[in-house]
Amino acid sequence: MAAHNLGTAGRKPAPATDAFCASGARVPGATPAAQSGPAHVEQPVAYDAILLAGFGGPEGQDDVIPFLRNVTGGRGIPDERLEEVAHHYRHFGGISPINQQNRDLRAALEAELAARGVDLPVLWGNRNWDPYLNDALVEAEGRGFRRLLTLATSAYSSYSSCRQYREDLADALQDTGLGGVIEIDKVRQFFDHPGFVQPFVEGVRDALAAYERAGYGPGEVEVLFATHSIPTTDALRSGPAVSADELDADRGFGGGGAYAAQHAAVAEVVMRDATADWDDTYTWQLVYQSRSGPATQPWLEPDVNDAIALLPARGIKAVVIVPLGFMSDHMEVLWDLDNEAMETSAEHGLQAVRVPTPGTHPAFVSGLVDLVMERVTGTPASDRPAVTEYGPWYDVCRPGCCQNVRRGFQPALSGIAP
Ligand SMILES: CC1=C(CCC(=O)O)c2cc3nc(cc4[nH]c(cc5[nH]c(cc1n2)c(C)c5CCC(=O)O)c(CCC(=O)O)c4C)C(CCC(=O)O)=C3C
Ligand SMILES: [Fe+2]
Repeated sequence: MAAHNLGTAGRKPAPATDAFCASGARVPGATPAAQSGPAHVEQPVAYDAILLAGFGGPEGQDDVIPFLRNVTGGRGIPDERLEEVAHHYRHFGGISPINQQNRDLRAALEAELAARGVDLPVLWGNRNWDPYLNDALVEAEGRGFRRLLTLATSAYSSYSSCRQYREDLADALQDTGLGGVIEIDKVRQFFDHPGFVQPFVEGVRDALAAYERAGYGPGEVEVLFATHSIPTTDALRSGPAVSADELDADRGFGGGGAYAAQHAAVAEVVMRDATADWDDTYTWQLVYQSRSGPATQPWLEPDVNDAIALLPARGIKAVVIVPLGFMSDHMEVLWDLDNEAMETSAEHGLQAVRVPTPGTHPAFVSGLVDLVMERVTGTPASDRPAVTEYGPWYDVCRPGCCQNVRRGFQPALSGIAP
């Protein structure tokens, strides 16, 4: 495949010196050796329920501004950017589809668990909107659940896609006063779990086949794998630190950190599997979208729209846009890809198609349940499926994982401090 890649805790907030064992239990005064702890939990754990942790989104015009404040509180996002994003939501009546998509995913998970005879209720809570993680924990307590396993709707490593969920879970335990009562673990980042990857493989295969029927072959079609841009400082700190106090050490993943490296590795596999029936090769690249920081702050590039603009000069006539960084067709997909990137493609005379997100694809739902079951049964890491060389990713985040320098150290669940 001649592919080229141009883009190339604590129950209660605890002091940074506390260490956490594999199950998240505190080990006071643990030695540095103990702090490194096992990366995979290979003993069975009797969970009481699954916690589906979502991003959250507004469900009416009055929710839009408070939601945006929740997302960006103290994050230095310029006002003009917030107005711009508010407009995306307003265009859809102030309603993000993400909450309904998570309701649907929850129902699909419940159905799959029932079909397998697994008696684990699924609770649902969001980081940024109602129902909040706090609500889910209060519900868990009321129903007598003491041990929860989190499925976050986010597949890769980075502050926004890993650690922020873990910090918000730690905050929720503290806010609700349930720190000593409820224990929360989280499944591994699942970017390279076959259940997450399969829907993208099918989508790319179908899109390439449709282009071929329409007369566009290899050399005329480019596959663009799109994911959320993040600040380059966050990208460099994504994934495990070399040691807990060496946040800026080279982690060996290249310029975009574990975040970009994971995406590129998954894209490579998707291309390989989607084009297995073709002799010819299709070109692809990893591109970024939805950048939101001040212009002075470097974020991962190229932007999807800039990448599209350069394609006609290379003889490309059609693009396949793959929302590789996302679980469902939420606002970042509907607006930034289906609206903006489609328009950019049309302006440059390109055919364009966007492949589906995993959503409630049976392979994805079944894969999420597999991720739960590997923790319930304590499957050895060597028996866990992963389609890239990076997996299976850690169950227990390593010290310094996915830190955000702007925020400094914040307690986080499902990892080893700091
Ligand atoms: C890596 C990543 C994912 C993927 C992982 C995951 O899925 O969790 C993701 C998902 C999402 N991001 C979403 C929405 C927003 N993200 C924002 C802002 C930001 N995202 C960032 C990163 C990511 N974001 C970052 C570094 C910022 C800058 C501010 C900060 O450092 O936090 C803003 C503020 C306005 C703006 O600047 O765009 C909004 C409204 C929605 C909901 C969509 C809906 O409502 O349907 C979803 C699923
Ligand atoms: Fe975002």
